Amino acid sequence: MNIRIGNGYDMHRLVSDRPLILGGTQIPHELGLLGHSDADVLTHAIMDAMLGALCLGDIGHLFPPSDPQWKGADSLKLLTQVNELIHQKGWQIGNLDAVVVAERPKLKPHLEAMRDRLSKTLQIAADQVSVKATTNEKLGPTGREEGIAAYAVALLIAA
Ligand SMILES: Nc1ccn([C@@H]2O[C@H](COP(=O)(O)O)[C@@H](O)[C@H]2O)c(=O)n1
Ligand SMILES: C[C@@]1(CO)OP(=O)(O)OP(=O)(O)OC[C@H]1O
Repeated sequence: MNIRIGNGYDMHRLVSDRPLILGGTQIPHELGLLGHSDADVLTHAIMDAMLGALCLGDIGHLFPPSDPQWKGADSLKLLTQVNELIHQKGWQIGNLDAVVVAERPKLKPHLEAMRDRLSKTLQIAADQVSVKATTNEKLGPTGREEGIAAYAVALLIAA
């Protein structure tokens, strides 16, 4: 078998006095995401999709929240490590597709910047990384703006 698929999901709580970072891009907003790292929920979902495709567990397993080493970590640096791991195992990314669930702020003006940062970090073309946004129509924790969630799918190809 020379292709593998994985999916990833993450959600973080919105709080005041934290920056909002999605796909390695700081988005102007009065609230930011709480987490042990920079809480970049989009990048976390993408990493979990890549790891899931190879049955390598999840990011909490690789970068435990109990380890002070990862406090305030730049999630793009963690993504670089996950990318190196899949390369070591003999795989490369075919494509990624992700969706961020956020009632606010409007993410459309920032989606291209996120794709650019993610694809550069992964050393793949921008058209291998799709990032979309949707509201939750004011329903549930994302709809009440208590948090932001992200889902991702990764297709890996044997290198
Ligand atoms: N935080 C968000 C959420 C959505 N968008 C864009 O708005 C459009 C409509 O969203 P629905 O929730 O009604 O599906 C869609 O094109 C999203 O890209 C956004 O920019 N920021
Ligand atoms: C990224 C890590 C790093 O410790 O911490 P958090 O920022 O809390 O994010 P989470 O999505 O809970 O994943 C666990 C951790 O790997």
